[in-house]
Amino acid sequence: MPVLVITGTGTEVGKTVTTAAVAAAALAAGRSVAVLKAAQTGVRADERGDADEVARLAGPVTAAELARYPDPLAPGTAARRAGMAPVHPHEVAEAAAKLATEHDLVLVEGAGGLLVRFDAAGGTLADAARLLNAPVLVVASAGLGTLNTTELTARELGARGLELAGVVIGSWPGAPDLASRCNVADLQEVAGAPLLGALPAGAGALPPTDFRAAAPAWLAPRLEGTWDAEAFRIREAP
Ligand SMILES: Nc1ncnc2c1ncn2[C@@H]1O[C@H](COP(=O)(O)OP(=O)(O)OP(=O)(O)O)[C@@H](O)[C@H]1O
Ligand SMILES: C[C@H](N)[C@H](N)CCCCCC(=O)O
Ligand SMILES: [Mg+2]
Repeated sequence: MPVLVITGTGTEVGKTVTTAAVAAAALAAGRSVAVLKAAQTGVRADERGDADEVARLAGPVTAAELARYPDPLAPGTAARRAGMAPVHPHEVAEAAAKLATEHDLVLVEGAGGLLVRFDAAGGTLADAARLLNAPVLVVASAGLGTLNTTELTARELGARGLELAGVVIGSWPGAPDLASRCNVADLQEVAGAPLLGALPAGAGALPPTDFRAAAPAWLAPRLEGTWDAEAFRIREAP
């Protein structure tokens, strides 16, 4: 199934801009793309959610989100506080699988990091990835502190038998410090997976046409300017 699950080492690490970059690269290569935000928290009904933000930056994708809760919290907590139904992992998997019958690529963005809870039973994005048997892309921050959270995430994926497609640095500073420069090598070492790209800081603020033009190169060298599902371990539809 041509599904890629996009998680991060935490919240605010650049998952949404990375999802948009992957979508833009795939669109540029002529693929149809759907983006599924499993559960959106901290956004009002009249505000743009992450899936809408991906569409704004990347271009014509199908943007879907399964639920929206007002509190800027983990989805399970936000659902409980709002007295609303939570999103269960099987619902994420079913929605992604349906989108996969209609698109060449489906990108599923979680909320926060891998083990953030979606429901009272403790269901997570990792459970949805398991149900989908989909590879997982981990978005990491660039600087000091990222090695620990990246390795923890990679180990949890491994313990669950999930495939870690690789790591993308969500926001690469204009003047990278020593830790960031060392992390280019060390992130791959601790993740046991390739560094698939780095998005420049401020990428999300670029005009969409500039974002789309530049996105494939940010995912270099694996993409070499062209969308390559294999580099992301995506099993394309037969
Ligand atoms: N390369 C980048 N360019 C511009 N903004 C970035 C970049 N990387 C991260 N950001 C900023 O980080 C935030 C988005 O990060 P991300 O999508 O990972 O987390 P989130 O949306 O806050 O959390 P979640 O998706 O878990 O709800 C935004 O505030 C965005 O402006
Ligand atoms: C509100 C925020 N932007 C995300 N939607 C939710 C992040 C939940 C993180 C929970 C945690 O790990 O402590
Ligand atoms: Mg996001």
